[in-house]
Amino acid sequence: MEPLLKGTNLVKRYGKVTALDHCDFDLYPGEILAVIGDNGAGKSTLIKAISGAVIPDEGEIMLEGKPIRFSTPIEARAAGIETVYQTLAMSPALSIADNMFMGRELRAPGLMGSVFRKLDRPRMEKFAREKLNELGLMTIQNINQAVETLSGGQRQGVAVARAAAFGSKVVILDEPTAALGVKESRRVLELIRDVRSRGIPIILISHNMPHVFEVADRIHIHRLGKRLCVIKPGDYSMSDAVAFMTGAKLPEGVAEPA
Ligand SMILES: Nc1ncnc2c1ncn2[C@@H]1O[C@H](COP(=O)(O)OP(=O)(O)OP(=O)(O)O)[C@@H](O)[C@H]1O
Repeated sequence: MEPLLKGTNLVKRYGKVTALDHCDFDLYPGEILAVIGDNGAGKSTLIKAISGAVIPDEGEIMLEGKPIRFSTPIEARAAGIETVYQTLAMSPALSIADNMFMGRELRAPGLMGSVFRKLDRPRMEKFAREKLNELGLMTIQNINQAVETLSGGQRQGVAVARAAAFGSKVVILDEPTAALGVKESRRVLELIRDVRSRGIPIILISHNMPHVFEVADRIHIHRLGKRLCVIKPGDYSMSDAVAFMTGAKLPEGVAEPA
């Protein structure tokens, strides 16, 4: 099987810091790929390069076999790659429905330029309700409720639902359970599985090893700006994975990166 998304030799430098150091990456259709690594290993930079938030200095990214070069996250979104960043990027005072559509509101038909046309609220609310229902977010009663009145888990749910609704090719989640309690984390992990069951692959960045080992199909271990190896959760223990990412130990047959 060909990877859906493939990065080769990606380099990103910030002054003297090399955040990505000839990094390779691949994501296969319908899989949950976890990306783990120590603080500062370059995980966020990798997903930013994939989602158009940073432009790599070198290397190539292919989506469905075609090279892509995003200059902005908007271009990545238009190509079907949706990202939920650690900072959720929601407008707390706006409703759930409005947050679902941020930047791509549906407008009533008309002759004027789109920004002058009235928002089509009933259609947006219907769509938002359908998407949240599809993902089993039945706890959210009122689609017009302001996001600031939701719990952390519900907010995260809305962000994941938004990404799942619009991410037609790839959904990227950066630490989606970091700030959540046990119950809320469970819900987000279920959402991740729901997205996969709809055939959409997910890239999950997380420091939470139990969560990673619970949901990931494959684990990309990132170290010193590059991919050290990819493991399957069934083949290694969590403490092995931590030892690999900190450099305490290397998987058999893998050399320390030059
Ligand atoms: N905008 C920036 N300007 C300068 N240096 C940066 C910038 N973004 C990242 N870096 C540096 O690049 C390196 C990789 O950072 P990155 O955020 O990608 O790591 P990470 O693996 O996601 O870390 P964490 O797990 O702590 O979030 C770090 O040394 C970081 O300080």
